[in-house]
Amino acid sequence: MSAFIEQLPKVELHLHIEGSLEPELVFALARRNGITLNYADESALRAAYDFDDLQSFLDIYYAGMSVLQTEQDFFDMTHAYLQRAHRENVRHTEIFFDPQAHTDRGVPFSVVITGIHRALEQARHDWGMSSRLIMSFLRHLPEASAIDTLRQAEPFHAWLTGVGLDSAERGNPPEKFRRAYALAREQGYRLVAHAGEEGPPQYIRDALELLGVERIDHGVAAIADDALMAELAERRVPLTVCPLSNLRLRVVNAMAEHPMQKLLQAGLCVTVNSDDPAYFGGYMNANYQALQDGLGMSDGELLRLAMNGVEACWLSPEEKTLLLHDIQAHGEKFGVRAFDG
Ligand SMILES: Nc1ncnc2[nH]cnc12
Ligand SMILES: [Zn+2]
Repeated sequence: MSAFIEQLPKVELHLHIEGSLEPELVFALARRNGITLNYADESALRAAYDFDDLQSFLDIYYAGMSVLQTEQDFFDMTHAYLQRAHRENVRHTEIFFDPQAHTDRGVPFSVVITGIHRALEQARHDWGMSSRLIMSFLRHLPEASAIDTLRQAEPFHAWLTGVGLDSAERGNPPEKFRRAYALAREQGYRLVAHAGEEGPPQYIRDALELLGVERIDHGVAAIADDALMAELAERRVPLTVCPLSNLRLRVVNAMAEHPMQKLLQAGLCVTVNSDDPAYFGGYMNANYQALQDGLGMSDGELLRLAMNGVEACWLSPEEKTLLLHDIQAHGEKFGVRAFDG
């Protein structure tokens, strides 16, 4: 692992906290909660992480999170991710959780969010690590369920910054969630959505125009649409790209074919993120390293990707200035200038 990448101050903007659940913790929580799993041990579970596409991942992802039952379980999962991120010099993180995947199993919204929130506060206190929390609607479920989730979130509004949209993209276009997003906007939430992961470039346009999102999660399908690329570059719409996720879910056939470098060089505000690191073979450093190894991206390009993370995040302007300063100082220490077109 390159020292430049390890020491680079990083921002993570696309992380599903349930996707940080490592097999060891799945088994520990199963034991604690008296649950029998369909896998003999941790290595048998890890061996099942061989995906053909998004749906084959989602099936295992939703099964894995069934071990999460108590507030302490949600705390332990979130704490484990934050500890790992802190070790990798992630300074700020904006994390998703999937409330419907838990409330549909009978785990109350309050249990889920209280455990996650407590871990975020502890990381802020212990390590000065800042964070935002985004609740994500499952797009394979009806819009009415998303609207009901918004209602359940009302008592916890102060702990939530934004809403997102994830799960099976194809066949569940942004327009299905127009009303839910309009309500979320009225309630003061910031808006993002997964679009253009497996779905077409039109879903990226629709997420922007019909839902009014300010960031696109993934968005790599834009590479096939020159007019959309020009618009995203012109408006500096951030894309939270997840290289190892795209490789493991076969959005790309090889890292050498990943569009990240082309998107950056076309002037888009692309950022590096880990999506579901326990399932896709790596956290933030591994994603940066994969871009360097697979695409030959320079340290200057990686520096710009980290700066884009700051531009795209939801910290205050003052906090952003401080973090950008740290990233620039890191570049100077290594004699690296940020890629600039
Ligand atoms: N990469 C991804 N795409 C869609 N939904 C998800 N839920 C967790 N990870 C996801
Ligand atoms: Zn995602």
